Amino acid sequence: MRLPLSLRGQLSLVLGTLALAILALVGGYLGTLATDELYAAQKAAVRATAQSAAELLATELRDREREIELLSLAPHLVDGPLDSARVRGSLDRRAELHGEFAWLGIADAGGQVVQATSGMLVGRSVAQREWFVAGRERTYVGDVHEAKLLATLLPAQPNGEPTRFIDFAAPVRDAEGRLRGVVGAHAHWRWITGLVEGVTRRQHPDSGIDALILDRQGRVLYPKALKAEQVAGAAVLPRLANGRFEGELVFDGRTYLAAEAALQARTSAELGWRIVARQPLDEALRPVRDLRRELVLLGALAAAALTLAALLLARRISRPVEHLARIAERVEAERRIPDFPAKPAAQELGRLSDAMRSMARSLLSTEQELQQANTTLESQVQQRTAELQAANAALEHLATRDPLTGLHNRRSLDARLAEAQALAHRYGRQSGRVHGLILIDVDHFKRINDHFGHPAGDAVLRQLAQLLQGSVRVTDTAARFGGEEFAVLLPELAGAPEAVMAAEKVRTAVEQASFPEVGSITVSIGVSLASPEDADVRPLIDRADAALYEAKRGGRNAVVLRTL
Ligand SMILES: Nc1nc2c(ncn2[C@@H]2O[C@H](COP(=O)(O)OP(=O)(O)OP(=O)(O)O)[C@@H](O)[C@H]2O)c(=O)[nH]1
Repeated sequence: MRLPLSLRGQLSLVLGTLALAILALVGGYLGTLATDELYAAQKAAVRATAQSAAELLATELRDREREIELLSLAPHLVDGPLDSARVRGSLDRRAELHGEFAWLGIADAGGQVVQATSGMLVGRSVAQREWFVAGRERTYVGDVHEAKLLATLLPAQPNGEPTRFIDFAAPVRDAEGRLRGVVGAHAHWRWITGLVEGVTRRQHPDSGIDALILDRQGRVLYPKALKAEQVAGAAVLPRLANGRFEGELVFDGRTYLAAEAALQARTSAELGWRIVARQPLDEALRPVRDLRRELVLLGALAAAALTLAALLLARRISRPVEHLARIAERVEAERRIPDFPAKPAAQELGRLSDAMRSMARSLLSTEQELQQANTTLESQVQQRTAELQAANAALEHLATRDPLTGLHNRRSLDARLAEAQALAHRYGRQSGRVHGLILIDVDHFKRINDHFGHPAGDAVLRQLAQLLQGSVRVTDTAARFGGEEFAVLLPELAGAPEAVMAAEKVRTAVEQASFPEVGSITVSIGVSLASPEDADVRPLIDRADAALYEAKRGGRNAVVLRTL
């Protein structure tokens, strides 16, 4: 049979399990809550990055457009010669001021470059270029394109990529509004990408967040690495009805958290770019992982602390109970009331302690009472037994003794005679021993009665009984046979002479004794020995009686033996 777990063990198990379950539930709940919060926060950060980058690009593009527009309205361009040194000087200053401009120039109304920074392309025709065609009519901002005429004149890109530009253009008109020429500017594409990178780096350093620039058709303009994927036909961004994507995307086999922001046009032309900020999902979820790890660590620490607290609590509860159990064992072993705890750890334990003390007192006092009652009962039983034995003895005496003389009565003699007869019947022949009977009769007793009175006769009979008892062996049975007649059973005789000798001893003792009431008396005695031929005790008695009769007839005061 399995022993039940100790109270301490059970308490520790229950409390420990409870603590762990609560920790797991609370930890799990908090973890889920925090995960959702963090995920939402990362998403918001990515969205904010996209929006910031889009906002910045819109602002910067508008500023550059304004710059070119203001230049086109400069008085020395409106009135003066377009190929003057002054025009060249103002173009160079702007190029120096805005390092993003790779080239600034002015073409005349026919499309021939008349002045430009560093004199580049002067004399060359740009009549077919989009910026010139559009710039004749209005302020213009053009989409990104690879450098054509300037590609060979400008230093190569440090990363080896082809030189790419964003074009700005504005018409130069005279006071009457007639077209004099077109101011054009090529801004480096890396200026745009630098702006976007600046936003991601500035806002989220070390977060893995970067940004993509997509054109109106959703093609990747930046970064270049993704353009290859675009060419392969993979969808970079799902097309959404509201034009705003936010969610998870896979780039090159890696999942990203991505958010899209459209470039809100502030320029005269709508470029239709979209900015997509993205962050690798594992980077985005790193705080979640860190938080979970901390939660697990904290949970483990809290579980350990709670389990320890549960153990201590269980010990605090079980120790007094064990103490009380030991006290109960001492009560049983020592049979006394030991000291109970003076200050119990709890109210219930105090009540238990009081109840146990009172129960122990009650038990011990009941036990003492029982012991006393037992002792009294034992002595009473002993007394009663003694009384009973005395009563039995008295009864036995009454049943077997003659009331006048105290000798065995006739019934007792008959019983002993029968017993001797039975023993003789069984062992007599082998043992060679034999029992005998002598009958004693007072001579002329009637006369004593008549002469001295019946009480005197009784006194004679009593004295005679004492004489008789004193003359025979203790193993002999002296009895009153009836009236003034006595008998003695002599067991284990060697033979008739021994019986006769015993009878003679009695006769002599009586003859020589003095009886105060009557003086001297004599007795006649008949002796007989048992015979194997005797069927019962009767023949033995008859023979003794016949011998007695013979002694009487022979003159009394004599012993006569009668054998078969
Ligand atoms: N005092 C007294 N007398 C008794 C008692 N029992 C018997 N007697 C008397 O004993 C006497 C016996 O007398 P008998 O049998 O005639 O014979 P005896 O006078 O003794 O003469 P023998 O036997 O022939 O010598 C009677 O008188 C009885 O009354 C007794 O218990 N007390």
